[in-house]
Parts: sequence; structure tokens; C-alpha cells
Amino acid sequence: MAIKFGRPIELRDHAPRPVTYDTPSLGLTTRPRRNRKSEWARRLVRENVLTTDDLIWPLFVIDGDNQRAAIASMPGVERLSVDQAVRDAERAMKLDIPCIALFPYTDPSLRDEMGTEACNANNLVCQSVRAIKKEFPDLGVLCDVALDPFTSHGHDGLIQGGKILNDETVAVLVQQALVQAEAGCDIIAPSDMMDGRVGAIREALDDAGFLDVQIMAYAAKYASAFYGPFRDAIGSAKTLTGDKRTYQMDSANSDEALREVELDLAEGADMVMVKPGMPYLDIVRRVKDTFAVPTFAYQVSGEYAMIMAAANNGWIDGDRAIMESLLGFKRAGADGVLTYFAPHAAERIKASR
Ligand SMILES: NCC(=O)CCC(=O)O
Ligand SMILES: [Mg+2]
Repeated sequence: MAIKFGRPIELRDHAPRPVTYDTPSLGLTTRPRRNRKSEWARRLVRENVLTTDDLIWPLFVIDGDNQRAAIASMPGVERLSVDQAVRDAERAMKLDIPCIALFPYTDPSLRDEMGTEACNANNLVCQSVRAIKKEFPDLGVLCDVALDPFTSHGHDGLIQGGKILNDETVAVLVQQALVQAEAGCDIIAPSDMMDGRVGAIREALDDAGFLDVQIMAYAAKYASAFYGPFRDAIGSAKTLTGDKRTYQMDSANSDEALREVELDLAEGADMVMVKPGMPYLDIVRRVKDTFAVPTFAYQVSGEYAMIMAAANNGWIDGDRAIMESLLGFKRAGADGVLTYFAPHAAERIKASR
């Protein structure tokens, strides 16, 4: 049950009882509670607001027709066949969500050591982009650039002798970005954390005439336990060998995030992202204060799963926790949030207007 915000607690919970208290005065000049005395007063002094313009909605796509398959660790999120992804794109349009992000569940038979399918101009992501752009040209479409949905080992890059190869991987990522841009993708979002990939992709996009295709760099992406359910969703959880700590950042570090962001901006990133979200709000704030560029946060699958699990157990008020968590990103300085809660939040925002 949703509790309406701003209803005075005493009216909600108690039948009034006649009591008398002594009324000593503390003689306070400043009483911060005055500005919180009623809903209109709180609205008047409110510093941050979440709007539908702040939302990017990640969708998972699978092969097939008319498929919507539940993901156990992400209750409420489904893998969608391309036709159904188009229906969710329509829902995004109706909810005034400016942009969606696409992630494929690649059939295991198409995964290999090199992530070859990433560069197939007719892969699931490219098919989805074309189908969505055809019906909804005004909806922003973001495509992730990384090899993990396509490799048999679940890593974001090419491996040799147990090591993730940087420059060789970047050459493949450039090809992946080009097929996505060719399909009509608006924002290329490299999430692989290889060094130098933003510059290489920018140059290749420009050479191919995609001057207006934006780059949102996953600039500060941490090696995190919170990606677990996402790996279920794209089917890499079981195949992933080892961890990603030689390319994703150490969660102990903060200055390093600024250096990563600085590099990506110098290489041509139009927007930067911090990921995960809630445990890294301090990074969002530092990035925004330091660079004053469009800054995004990714509220990742594990954050979604935590809130949903607690809400489904009745341990927290899910609606309120969702909106509070999203407002936290705005307060930390984010210009927008990639969140699986996007349609839910947009519905709430629209209903409250
Ligand atoms: N490159 C996209 C992701 O890794 C998403 C992670 C998540 O939602 O857990
Ligand atoms: Mg980097």
C-alpha cells in the first residue's frame, strides 16, 4: 500500500486525544521546522526534483517472437523479443522517458572467445535499434559497447594467456560501435573500461560520418558485487571466469575516478557515467563538481534487486524507497539515472502532477 507523501503523521495515525503539556519556550531564533510545516511550504523550499526527463530505461532483448521472459533475480524485469521491445519503447514514449538502453541475451551458440557476434550488423541489438527507431524515431536509443554479452567467457574484452588484452579489444569495440551507429543508435556507451576506447570510437564514428552520434562513457565503472542479477539477465553469470578487477575500478578509489573521467572527456566523451549508483554517490558528486559536464549514474541490477526483495517481503515501502533512491542521485549531482525502475518512477511522477 502506498502512503501518500506529506499527510501529517498525527492525522494519519492517531485519533486526537485531549492532552495538555507545559509549554516552555526555548527562545529559539531559528526553527528549521518552520519550512517543513506543510506540504506547500516543503514544495516551496525543495532543492531537487526528479522528472521523467532524468530517466534512461534499460531493456533486455532476446531472440524470438512475442516473448516476455521473467528474470528471477530482477522481479518485474523481463527479457523481450524485438517486437516486445518495440512495445516497451512505445511505453517509454508515452511516459515521456527520453531514452532507452538495450542489452542482449545472446544465444549461447552465438557466443565465442572473441565475441564475434558483437560486430554482426544483424545481431539482436542492431535489430532492436532498427525496429524501435522505425516506429519511434524521436525516442533516444543508447547501446552499450562491451563484449561480455557475446563472449563465451563472459569478459568484456579479448583474453590471451589469462590476461584481458587492451588495444586488441579496443579494435573490436570500434567495430561494434560502428554497426550500432549504422543501425541508428543515438548514444554509444562504452562500458568495457579498456583504456583509450573512447578516443578510438570517436575517431571511427567521425570518419564514418556519424558526427552526431553521442558517446556516454562508463567512465568510472567499479568492479562490483551489485552486477549479479544483470549477469543472470544476459546469461553470463554461469560462464564468467574469474572477476573483472584488472579493468573495472577498485571500489576503494575516488581520485582515480576523476582521472578516468578526465581521460574520457579529453578523448571526446559527451557525457560520463558513474556505476554502480547508490554506493558511489560520493563519486557522482565529485565528478559533477570537478568537471560540470553531463553526469549520469547507473542504478544497477543489484540495487534494483535489493529494493524489490525488501519491498516484496513487506520490509520497506517499495514505492517510497524507489523514489527516494532516485532523488538521491539528483541530490548528488546526477543529470540522469539509468534505472530499471524508470517506467514505474515515470508513472508515479506523472500521477503526482
Ligand atoms: N554494462 C551494463 C551493465 O553492466 C549493467 C549492470 C547492472 O545493471 O547490474
Ligand atoms: Mg578509462
